[in-house]
Amino acid sequence: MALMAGLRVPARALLRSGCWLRGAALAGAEAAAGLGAGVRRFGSQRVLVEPDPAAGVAVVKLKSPPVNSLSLELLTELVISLEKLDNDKTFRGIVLTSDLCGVFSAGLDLTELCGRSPAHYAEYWRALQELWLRLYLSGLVSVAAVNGASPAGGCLLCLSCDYRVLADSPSCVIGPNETRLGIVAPFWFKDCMVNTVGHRAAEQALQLGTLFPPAEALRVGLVDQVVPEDQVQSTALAAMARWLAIPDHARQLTKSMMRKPTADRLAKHREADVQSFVSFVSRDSIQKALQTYLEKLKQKG
Ligand SMILES: CCCCCCC/C=C/C(=O)SCCNC(=O)CCNC(=O)[C@H](O)C(C)(C)COP(=O)(O)OP(=O)(O)OC[C@H]1O[C@@H](n2cnc3c(N)ncnc32)[C@H](O)[C@@H]1OP(=O)(O)O
Repeated sequence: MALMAGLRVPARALLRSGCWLRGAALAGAEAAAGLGAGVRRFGSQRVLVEPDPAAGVAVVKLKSPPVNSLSLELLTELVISLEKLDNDKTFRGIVLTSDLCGVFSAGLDLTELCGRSPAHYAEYWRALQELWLRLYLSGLVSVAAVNGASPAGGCLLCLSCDYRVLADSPSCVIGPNETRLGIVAPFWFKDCMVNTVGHRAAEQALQLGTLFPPAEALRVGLVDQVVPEDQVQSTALAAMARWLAIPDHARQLTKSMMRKPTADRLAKHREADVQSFVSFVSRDSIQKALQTYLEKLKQKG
């Protein structure tokens, strides 16, 4: 414990990225999923892609310790991986999950939103828009295997997928907690919430900044299944098989019909949305609120 305390960040990062205690179980799960010998992983520093060409599925794992916060680098690497998979006819579906233990994604990286220049905020927001549009409109079936906490921007990632499986653990909370930080979710995040849980539930969750525990997330329709932690990935792959049983062209046209009007609201006004974000995040009051929240997080750690 003393050693762990002395080496706090690296030890935590190692524990999370290596998932030491679960290594054997994961190797077993990979073998069961057909990801064993002969299949080459690819990806980048922060995004690991485990392809199963025979199944036409790739498992995309976020691995940016300590908490998969959406830094500019992680956003960029994820967009590149998704683009690559979208353009590769081998693949018909992706499972999006975390390589870290206990956290799916902590949402936007708050260090990207504090004390930076307007040009940086603009670049960051464009990258977030790009990721959302790519994932939300992807022709691939996307299943989120949510194996950890997923607040705010993490929740947005999940909502952008076609289907969500959440681990049944008290730490696996999910929801739009932005208002609790004193910030406001963009309209396209709000639209995603409304499309998933309906207007009334979305309004309450967004205003109150609710982080739902698994049973509540299932009840409100924010996720589609809640399963024991060690079954999240296999359940996601089973769900994927059901979605892949549908002919791609019919499913893709239907997905586009359902989602394009929502995506177009952003796609047609991207630059205005960037400018609105930059002016909001640059306000002194917002900078103070974000700094205070970040400091509290660090003190807690
Ligand atoms: C200005 C307008 C913006 C509009 C945008 C609206 C759309 C989206 C907004 C967002 O996504 S804002 C981010 C919201 N996220 C959160 O509130 C989550 C905050 N984090 C947590 O609650 C916890 O960290 C966790 C994810 C539940 C994990 O808990 P755990 O106990 O496992 O780890 P911690 O000790 O808390 O954290 C470790 C380490 O990581 C740092 N950190 C955590 N979250 C973030 C983050 N989002 N961005 C940057 N850094 C983060 C935390 O400070 C610790 O740092 P150290 O102490 O190790 O330095």
